[in-house]
Amino acid sequence: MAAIIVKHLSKEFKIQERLPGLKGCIQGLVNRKYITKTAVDDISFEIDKGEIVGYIGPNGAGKSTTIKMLSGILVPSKGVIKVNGIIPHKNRIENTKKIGVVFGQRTQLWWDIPIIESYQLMKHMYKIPNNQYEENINFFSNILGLGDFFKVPVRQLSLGQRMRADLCAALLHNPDILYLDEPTIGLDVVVKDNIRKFIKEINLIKKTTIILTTHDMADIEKLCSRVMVIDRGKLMYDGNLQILKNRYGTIESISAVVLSPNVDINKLYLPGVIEVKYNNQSINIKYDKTTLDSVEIIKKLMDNGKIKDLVIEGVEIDEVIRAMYKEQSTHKEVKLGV
Ligand SMILES: Nc1ncnc2c1ncn2[C@@H]1O[C@H](COP(=O)(O)OP(=O)(O)OP(=O)(O)O)[C@@H](O)[C@H]1O
Repeated sequence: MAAIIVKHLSKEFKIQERLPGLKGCIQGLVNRKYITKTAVDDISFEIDKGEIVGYIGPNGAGKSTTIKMLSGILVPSKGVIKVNGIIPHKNRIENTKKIGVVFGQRTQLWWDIPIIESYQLMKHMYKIPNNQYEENINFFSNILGLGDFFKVPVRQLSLGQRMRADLCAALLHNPDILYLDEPTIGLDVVVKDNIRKFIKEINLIKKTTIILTTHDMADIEKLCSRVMVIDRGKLMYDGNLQILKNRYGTIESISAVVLSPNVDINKLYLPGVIEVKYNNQSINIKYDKTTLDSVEIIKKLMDNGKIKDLVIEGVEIDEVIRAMYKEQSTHKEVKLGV
Protein backbone atom coordinates (compact mmCIF):
# COMPACT_ATOMS: atom_id res chain seq x y z
CA MET A 1 0.00 0.00 0.00
CA ALA A 2 1.34 3.42 -0.94
CA ALA A 3 2.16 5.61 2.07
CA ILE A 4 3.26 8.48 -0.15
CA ILE A 5 1.79 9.41 -3.53
CA VAL A 6 3.31 12.23 -5.55
CA LYS A 7 1.93 13.21 -8.95
CA HIS A 8 3.35 15.83 -11.31
CA LEU A 9 4.80 17.79 -8.42
CA SER A 10 6.58 21.11 -9.13
CA LYS A 11 7.88 23.95 -7.01
CA GLU A 12 8.84 27.33 -8.38
CA PHE A 13 10.50 30.11 -6.41
CA LYS A 14 10.25 33.74 -7.43
CA ILE A 15 13.63 35.32 -6.79
CA GLN A 16 14.44 39.01 -7.00
CA GLU A 17 17.12 39.64 -9.60
CA ARG A 18 19.94 41.63 -8.02
CA LEU A 19 22.30 43.58 -10.22
CA PRO A 20 25.84 44.19 -8.95
CA GLY A 21 27.11 47.44 -7.42
CA LEU A 22 25.44 50.46 -5.86
CA LYS A 23 23.57 51.29 -9.05
CA GLY A 24 22.13 47.77 -9.13
CA CYS A 25 21.16 48.09 -5.46
CA ILE A 26 19.26 51.34 -6.04
CA GLN A 27 17.69 49.98 -9.22
CA GLY A 28 16.54 46.94 -7.23
CA LEU A 29 14.77 49.20 -4.74
CA VAL A 30 13.01 51.25 -7.41
CA ASN A 31 12.36 48.73 -10.11
CA ARG A 32 12.23 45.18 -8.79
CA LYS A 33 12.71 42.41 -11.31
CA TYR A 34 11.98 38.78 -10.55
CA ILE A 35 13.13 35.53 -12.07
CA THR A 36 11.47 32.16 -11.62
CA LYS A 37 13.54 29.26 -10.37
CA THR A 38 12.06 25.79 -10.84
CA ALA A 39 13.44 23.78 -7.93
CA VAL A 40 11.26 20.69 -8.48
CA ASP A 41 10.01 20.00 -11.97
CA ASP A 42 7.07 17.66 -12.60
CA ILE A 43 8.08 14.63 -10.54
CA SER A 44 5.90 11.61 -9.77
CA PHE A 45 6.51 8.60 -7.52
CA GLU A 46 4.89 6.31 -4.96
CA ILE A 47 6.46 4.92 -1.80
CA ASP A 48 5.02 1.90 -0.03
CA LYS A 49 4.57 1.58 3.70
CA GLY A 50 7.76 0.31 5.35
CA GLU A 51 10.08 1.15 2.43
CA ILE A 52 13.44 2.93 2.86
CA VAL A 53 14.14 5.06 -0.19
CA GLY A 54 17.33 6.98 -0.86
CA TYR A 55 16.73 10.38 -2.45
CA ILE A 56 19.96 11.54 -4.00
CA GLY A 57 21.32 14.15 -6.35
CA PRO A 58 23.89 16.94 -6.58
CA ASN A 59 23.76 20.22 -4.62
CA GLY A 60 20.74 22.30 -5.49
CA ALA A 61 18.98 19.38 -7.23
CA GLY A 62 15.71 19.85 -5.35
CA LYS A 63 15.91 17.21 -2.60
CA SER A 64 15.24 19.44 0.42
CA THR A 65 12.50 21.29 -1.46
CA THR A 66 10.74 17.96 -2.10
CA ILE A 67 11.08 16.95 1.59
CA LYS A 68 9.73 20.34 2.66
CA MET A 69 6.68 19.88 0.40
CA LEU A 70 6.13 16.33 1.67
CA SER A 71 6.27 17.54 5.24
CA GLY A 72 3.87 20.43 4.54
CA ILE A 73 6.40 23.23 5.17
CA LEU A 74 6.23 24.37 1.53
CA VAL A 75 3.17 24.62 -0.71
CA PRO A 76 3.63 22.99 -4.15
CA SER A 77 3.29 25.21 -7.22
CA LYS A 78 1.72 22.34 -9.17
CA GLY A 79 0.82 18.71 -8.66
CA VAL A 80 -0.56 16.48 -5.94
CA ILE A 81 0.95 15.04 -2.75
CA LYS A 82 -0.80 12.55 -0.52
CA VAL A 83 0.90 11.31 2.63
CA ASN A 84 -1.19 8.65 4.38
CA GLY A 85 -4.13 10.01 2.42
CA ILE A 86 -3.53 13.55 3.70
CA ILE A 87 -2.54 16.60 1.65
CA PRO A 88 0.37 17.84 3.82
CA HIS A 89 0.20 21.63 3.36
CA LYS A 90 -3.59 21.68 3.73
CA ASN A 91 -3.65 19.54 6.88
CA ARG A 92 -0.39 20.48 8.53
CA ILE A 93 -1.32 19.53 12.09
CA GLU A 94 -2.74 16.14 11.18
CA ASN A 95 0.23 15.47 8.89
CA THR A 96 2.74 16.51 11.54
CA LYS A 97 1.32 13.93 13.96
CA LYS A 98 2.21 11.16 11.52
CA ILE A 99 5.64 12.23 10.35
CA GLY A 100 9.07 12.75 11.87
CA VAL A 101 11.65 15.03 10.26
CA VAL A 102 15.37 15.35 10.86
CA PHE A 103 17.37 18.03 9.07
CA GLY A 104 21.06 17.25 9.56
CA GLN A 105 22.03 20.90 9.32
CA ARG A 106 19.51 22.12 11.87
CA THR A 107 18.09 20.97 15.18
CA GLN A 108 14.45 20.90 16.17
CA LEU A 109 15.39 20.89 19.86
CA TRP A 110 15.43 24.00 22.01
CA TRP A 111 18.96 25.32 22.03
CA ASP A 112 19.28 26.41 25.66
CA ILE A 113 17.40 23.79 27.62
CA PRO A 114 18.42 20.21 28.54
CA ILE A 115 17.30 17.76 25.88
CA ILE A 116 15.07 15.86 28.28
CA GLU A 117 13.08 19.08 28.76
CA SER A 118 12.74 19.44 24.98
CA TYR A 119 11.33 15.91 24.92
CA GLN A 120 8.87 16.79 27.68
CA LEU A 121 7.70 19.79 25.65
CA MET A 122 7.26 17.54 22.65
CA LYS A 123 5.29 15.05 24.73
CA HIS A 124 2.94 17.89 25.56
CA MET A 125 2.76 19.25 21.97
CA TYR A 126 2.11 15.85 20.38
CA LYS A 127 -0.13 14.72 23.27
CA ILE A 128 1.95 11.55 23.68
CA PRO A 129 0.44 9.24 26.34
CA ASN A 130 2.64 8.70 29.45
CA ASN A 131 3.28 5.01 28.82
CA GLN A 132 4.25 5.55 25.15
CA TYR A 133 6.55 8.41 26.13
CA GLU A 134 8.30 6.39 28.86
CA GLU A 135 8.59 3.35 26.63
CA ASN A 136 10.08 5.35 23.73
CA ILE A 137 12.45 7.38 25.90
CA ASN A 138 13.84 4.13 27.36
CA PHE A 139 13.99 2.39 23.99
CA PHE A 140 15.68 5.24 22.08
CA SER A 141 17.91 6.16 24.98
CA ASN A 142 19.25 2.59 25.09
CA ILE A 143 19.95 2.20 21.40
CA LEU A 144 21.16 5.76 20.85
CA GLY A 145 23.06 6.02 24.14
CA LEU A 146 21.41 9.29 25.22
CA GLY A 147 21.57 8.75 28.99
CA ASP A 148 24.91 10.56 29.37
CA PHE A 149 23.63 13.84 28.04
CA PHE A 150 19.89 13.92 28.86
CA LYS A 151 20.49 16.90 31.13
CA VAL A 152 22.78 18.81 28.77
CA PRO A 153 21.46 21.68 26.59
CA VAL A 154 21.78 21.22 22.83
CA ARG A 155 24.29 24.03 22.47
CA GLN A 156 26.78 22.01 24.55
CA LEU A 157 26.40 18.77 22.57
CA SER A 158 28.79 17.49 19.91
CA LEU A 159 27.37 17.11 16.39
CA GLY A 160 27.05 13.33 16.81
CA GLN A 161 25.29 13.66 20.16
CA ARG A 162 22.96 16.30 18.73
CA MET A 163 22.06 14.10 15.80
CA ARG A 164 21.19 11.19 18.09
CA ALA A 165 19.11 13.52 20.26
CA ASP A 166 17.31 14.82 17.15
CA LEU A 167 16.53 11.31 15.92
CA CYS A 168 14.93 10.48 19.27
CA ALA A 169 12.91 13.72 19.13
CA ALA A 170 11.63 12.91 15.64
CA LEU A 171 10.45 9.46 16.71
CA LEU A 172 8.93 10.05 20.17
CA HIS A 173 5.37 10.25 18.79
CA ASN A 174 5.75 6.99 16.76
CA PRO A 175 5.46 8.55 13.30
CA ASP A 176 4.58 6.30 10.35
CA ILE A 177 6.96 8.22 8.10
CA LEU A 178 10.44 9.58 8.77
CA TYR A 179 12.12 12.15 6.52
CA LEU A 180 15.87 12.29 7.02
CA ASP A 181 17.68 15.13 5.29
CA GLU A 182 21.45 14.50 5.49
CA PRO A 183 21.33 12.69 8.86
CA THR A 184 25.04 11.78 8.82
CA ILE A 185 26.50 15.06 7.56
CA GLY A 186 29.74 15.99 9.32
CA LEU A 187 29.84 12.91 11.55
CA ASP A 188 32.82 10.62 12.04
CA VAL A 189 32.74 7.08 10.65
CA VAL A 190 31.84 5.39 13.94
CA VAL A 191 28.90 7.69 14.67
CA LYS A 192 27.75 7.43 11.04
CA ASP A 193 27.71 3.68 11.37
CA ASN A 194 25.72 3.80 14.61
CA ILE A 195 23.17 6.16 13.10
CA ARG A 196 22.77 3.87 10.05
CA LYS A 197 22.25 0.83 12.31
CA PHE A 198 19.65 2.78 14.27
CA ILE A 199 17.76 3.82 11.12
CA LYS A 200 17.72 0.20 9.92
CA GLU A 201 16.48 -1.03 13.29
CA ILE A 202 13.66 1.52 13.44
CA ASN A 203 12.56 0.51 9.97
CA LEU A 204 12.58 -3.18 10.92
CA ILE A 205 11.01 -2.92 14.36
CA LYS A 206 8.52 -0.10 13.86
CA LYS A 207 7.97 -0.56 10.08
CA THR A 208 8.58 3.17 9.64
CA THR A 209 8.60 4.38 6.03
CA ILE A 210 11.81 6.33 5.49
CA ILE A 211 12.99 8.81 2.86
CA LEU A 212 16.66 9.58 3.20
CA THR A 213 18.50 12.34 1.39
CA THR A 214 22.27 12.22 1.54
CA HIS A 215 25.49 12.88 -0.32
CA ASP A 216 27.12 9.93 1.38
CA MET A 217 26.87 6.89 -0.85
CA ALA A 218 27.64 4.60 2.08
CA ASP A 219 24.36 5.73 3.71
CA ILE A 220 22.52 4.63 0.62
CA GLU A 221 24.41 1.36 0.20
CA LYS A 222 23.85 0.34 3.81
CA LEU A 223 20.21 1.32 3.99
CA CYS A 224 18.41 1.52 0.66
CA SER A 225 17.73 -0.91 -2.13
CA ARG A 226 15.63 1.68 -3.95
CA VAL A 227 16.98 5.06 -4.96
CA MET A 228 15.47 8.07 -6.63
CA VAL A 229 17.91 10.39 -8.36
CA ILE A 230 16.96 14.01 -8.90
CA ASP A 231 18.95 16.52 -10.92
CA ARG A 232 17.95 20.12 -11.66
CA GLY A 233 14.48 19.37 -10.32
CA LYS A 234 13.83 16.40 -12.61
CA LEU A 235 13.52 12.81 -11.44
CA MET A 236 16.22 11.07 -13.47
CA TYR A 237 15.95 7.57 -12.05
CA ASP A 238 13.67 5.63 -9.74
CA GLY A 239 14.67 2.04 -9.14
CA ASN A 240 17.14 -0.47 -7.82
CA LEU A 241 20.51 0.85 -6.60
CA GLN A 242 22.54 -2.08 -7.89
CA ILE A 243 21.14 -1.73 -11.42
CA LEU A 244 22.06 1.96 -11.37
CA LYS A 245 25.60 1.27 -10.16
CA ASN A 246 26.16 -1.58 -12.59
CA ARG A 247 25.16 0.63 -15.43
CA TYR A 248 26.82 3.91 -14.56
CA GLY A 249 29.19 3.36 -11.67
CA THR A 250 32.42 2.38 -13.35
CA ILE A 251 34.71 4.92 -11.72
CA GLU A 252 36.48 3.90 -8.52
CA SER A 253 39.43 5.42 -6.74
CA ILE A 254 42.40 4.29 -4.67
CA SER A 255 43.82 6.51 -1.96
CA ALA A 256 47.24 5.66 -0.61
CA VAL A 257 49.85 7.12 1.69
CA VAL A 258 53.34 6.27 0.42
CA LEU A 259 56.60 6.53 2.32
CA SER A 260 58.81 7.35 -0.67
CA PRO A 261 59.76 11.05 -0.91
CA ASN A 262 59.27 11.40 -4.68
CA VAL A 263 56.75 9.55 -6.79
CA ASP A 264 56.78 9.74 -10.57
CA ILE A 265 53.06 10.09 -11.17
CA ASN A 266 53.46 9.61 -14.93
CA LYS A 267 54.24 5.95 -14.23
CA LEU A 268 50.85 5.58 -12.54
CA TYR A 269 48.93 6.57 -15.65
CA LEU A 270 48.09 3.02 -16.72
CA PRO A 271 45.44 2.54 -19.43
CA GLY A 272 42.14 3.11 -17.60
CA VAL A 273 43.48 5.67 -15.13
CA ILE A 274 41.49 8.89 -15.35
CA GLU A 275 43.27 11.12 -12.87
CA VAL A 276 46.18 11.00 -10.43
CA LYS A 277 46.45 13.51 -7.59
CA TYR A 278 49.65 13.62 -5.59
CA ASN A 279 50.18 15.85 -2.60
CA ASN A 280 52.92 15.34 -0.07
CA GLN A 281 52.78 11.58 0.48
CA SER A 282 49.10 11.15 -0.37
CA ILE A 283 48.09 9.77 -3.73
CA ASN A 284 44.60 9.49 -5.13
CA ILE A 285 44.06 7.55 -8.34
CA LYS A 286 40.72 7.57 -10.16
CA TYR A 287 40.25 4.74 -12.64
CA ASP A 288 37.67 2.97 -14.76
CA LYS A 289 37.16 -0.45 -13.19
CA THR A 290 35.89 -1.90 -16.47
CA THR A 291 39.30 -1.45 -18.11
CA LEU A 292 41.70 -1.63 -15.17
CA ASP A 293 41.92 -3.90 -12.13
CA SER A 294 42.75 -2.33 -8.76
CA VAL A 295 45.49 -4.98 -8.31
CA GLU A 296 47.42 -3.52 -11.27
CA ILE A 297 47.38 -0.08 -9.67
CA ILE A 298 48.45 -1.41 -6.27
CA LYS A 299 51.36 -3.27 -7.94
CA LYS A 300 52.46 -0.04 -9.64
CA LEU A 301 52.19 1.86 -6.37
CA MET A 302 54.36 -0.73 -4.65
CA ASP A 303 56.99 -0.32 -7.41
CA ASN A 304 57.23 3.29 -6.26
CA GLY A 305 58.10 2.38 -2.71
CA LYS A 306 56.54 1.37 0.60
CA ILE A 307 52.80 1.95 1.13
CA LYS A 308 51.77 3.05 4.61
CA ASP A 309 48.02 3.07 4.09
CA LEU A 310 45.66 2.17 1.26
CA VAL A 311 41.90 2.42 0.74
CA ILE A 312 39.85 1.43 -2.31
CA GLU A 313 36.87 3.73 -2.52
CA GLY A 314 33.78 2.45 -4.28
CA VAL A 315 31.69 4.17 -6.86
CA GLU A 316 31.02 7.81 -6.09
CA ILE A 317 27.44 8.92 -6.48
CA ASP A 318 28.53 12.15 -8.15
CA GLU A 319 30.30 10.06 -10.79
CA VAL A 320 27.19 7.90 -11.25
CA ILE A 321 25.04 10.97 -11.69
CA ARG A 322 27.54 12.62 -14.00
CA ALA A 323 27.69 9.49 -16.18
CA MET A 324 23.93 9.21 -16.12
CA TYR A 325 23.44 12.84 -16.96
CA LYS A 326 25.87 12.61 -19.88
CA GLU A 327 23.82 9.81 -21.38
CA GLN A 328 20.45 11.32 -20.59
CA SER A 329 21.04 14.84 -21.86
CA THR A 330 17.38 14.97 -22.85
CA HIS A 331 16.34 14.95 -19.17
CA LYS A 332 14.14 11.87 -19.47
CA GLU A 333 13.69 9.52 -16.52
CA VAL A 334 15.84 6.40 -16.89
CA LYS A 335 13.72 3.28 -16.75
CA LEU A 336 15.85 0.44 -15.50
CA GLY A 337 13.22 -1.18 -13.32
CA VAL A 338 12.74 -1.36 -9.56
N1 LIG B 1 13.40 29.48 -0.42
C1 LIG B 1 14.01 29.47 -1.60
N2 LIG B 1 13.98 30.55 -2.41
C2 LIG B 1 14.57 30.56 -3.59
N3 LIG B 1 15.22 29.51 -4.11
C3 LIG B 1 15.30 28.39 -3.38
C4 LIG B 1 14.69 28.31 -2.08
N4 LIG B 1 14.93 27.08 -1.57
C5 LIG B 1 15.63 26.43 -2.52
N5 LIG B 1 15.86 27.22 -3.59
C6 LIG B 1 16.58 26.84 -4.80
O1 LIG B 1 15.99 25.65 -5.30
C7 LIG B 1 17.00 24.76 -5.79
C8 LIG B 1 16.88 23.42 -5.06
O2 LIG B 1 17.28 23.61 -3.71
P1 LIG B 1 17.26 22.42 -2.64
O3 LIG B 1 17.64 23.01 -1.33
O4 LIG B 1 15.97 21.69 -2.72
O5 LIG B 1 18.42 21.48 -3.21
P2 LIG B 1 19.09 20.18 -2.55
O6 LIG B 1 19.01 19.10 -3.57
O7 LIG B 1 18.49 19.89 -1.22
O8 LIG B 1 20.58 20.67 -2.40
P3 LIG B 1 21.72 20.33 -1.30
O9 LIG B 1 22.17 18.96 -1.58
O10 LIG B 1 22.77 21.36 -1.61
O11 LIG B 1 21.09 20.52 0.06
C9 LIG B 1 18.32 25.46 -5.59
O12 LIG B 1 18.69 26.09 -6.79
C10 LIG B 1 18.03 26.49 -4.52
O13 LIG B 1 18.86 27.61 -4.65
